[in-house]
Amino acid sequence: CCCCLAFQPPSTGVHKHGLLRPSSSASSSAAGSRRRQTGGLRMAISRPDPGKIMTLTRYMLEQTRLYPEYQDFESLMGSIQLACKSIAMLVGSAGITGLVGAAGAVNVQGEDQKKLDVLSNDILKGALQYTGRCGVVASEEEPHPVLVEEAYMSKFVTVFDPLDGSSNVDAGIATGTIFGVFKEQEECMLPEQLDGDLMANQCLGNTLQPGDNLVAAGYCMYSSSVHMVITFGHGVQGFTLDPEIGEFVLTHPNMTLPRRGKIYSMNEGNSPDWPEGLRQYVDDVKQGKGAAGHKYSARYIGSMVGDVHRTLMYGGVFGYPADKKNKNGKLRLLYEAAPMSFIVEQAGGKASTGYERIMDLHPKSVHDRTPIFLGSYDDVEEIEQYMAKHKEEIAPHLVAKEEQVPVAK
Ligand SMILES: O=P(O)(O)OC[C@H]1O[C@](O)(COP(=O)(O)O)[C@@H](O)[C@@H]1O
Repeated sequence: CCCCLAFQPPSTGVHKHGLLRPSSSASSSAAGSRRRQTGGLRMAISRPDPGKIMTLTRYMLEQTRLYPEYQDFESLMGSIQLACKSIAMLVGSAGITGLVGAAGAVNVQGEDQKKLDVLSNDILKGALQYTGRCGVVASEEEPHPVLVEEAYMSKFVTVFDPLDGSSNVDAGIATGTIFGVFKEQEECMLPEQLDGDLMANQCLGNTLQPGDNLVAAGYCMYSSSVHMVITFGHGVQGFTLDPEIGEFVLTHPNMTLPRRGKIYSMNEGNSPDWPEGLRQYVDDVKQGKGAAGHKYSARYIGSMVGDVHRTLMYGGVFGYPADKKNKNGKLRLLYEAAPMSFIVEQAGGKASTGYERIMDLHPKSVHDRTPIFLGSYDDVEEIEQYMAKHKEEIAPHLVAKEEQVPVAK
């Protein structure tokens, strides 16, 4: 490359960007000003050999050779990545194309829908319908699960949050798409106390499955770079969208979480309403009085995808607890908490309500909410220990369950 002092051809198909090398040549004067900006270092940018890079499409082909059951995922992932590329383009140019702001409608959660919420939802629905493999889709932006007519070989139920963190999108802050894939079940896994409507429709009821039934999950983060992180139950792979070739390239193979981190990520503005145990945990780790013995720093973007991605990369814990205001927390079990918990567990981390494993929870309705803490295993475990000391305060239903005594209404 014209400015590169050295070129390192990728051997594994995984590309390492940005060799740094001090420059001593005459051009340093021109670089001089850059020197001031870059501290005298010249950045070498080397592009991968297109014949050798591992794109998401190639990765799916290769996985299908290794695991024949992946065959069905290929078209699904093909459509999901196309949808995410389209959404990335729309989000990235929203300020220019006038796609910022509200759509003038309210979704089933009572939230004002952004134009990009509605568009992303339509793009994903359209893309999944195209696969012919997806019989039912459920979305944050749809009141009920949607039956997909064109599913001639329907095998899957796909649940998604088309544009998570959309309250941040107009400010250009990280947002993302979260998705989870379940196999269609012969028998509806509906808890008997559901109302007649849903009971009447077996296949729609197929949507209400516990996280443990997920066969695939992922998110696509729209930020300074676009990242797609996925799992099929064999570890976690991270891809970066290369805008030059329009392909997701494998840049973070086999992502794993450290046992402990140095970051906690929660909306501390809600801390007055938090359970005592959690307040104590945050106070202690801030001062380095937690089990790790080192001080933790706070980071909070306010977009689950952004906060979870950083947690996956650097370790630590992200959480949205239940509190006196939000008895069940804010985040939705089916298309936010469960898919993210599958990814985190596959990366060696832990995901919990503070008392129970997220992946064990059976949703009773599509938009059920749940408290959630996820991230480095020992950090989440430590929060559970702090919360256990004050279980009666926030989770009387759990105490009751253990003591088999009815909860006073
Ligand atoms: O502003 P708060 O209360 O901290 O909530 C932030 C959380 O809400 C969300 O924005 C909810 O997601 P949606 O934008 O998909 O409704 C999460 O991404 C984020 O973690």
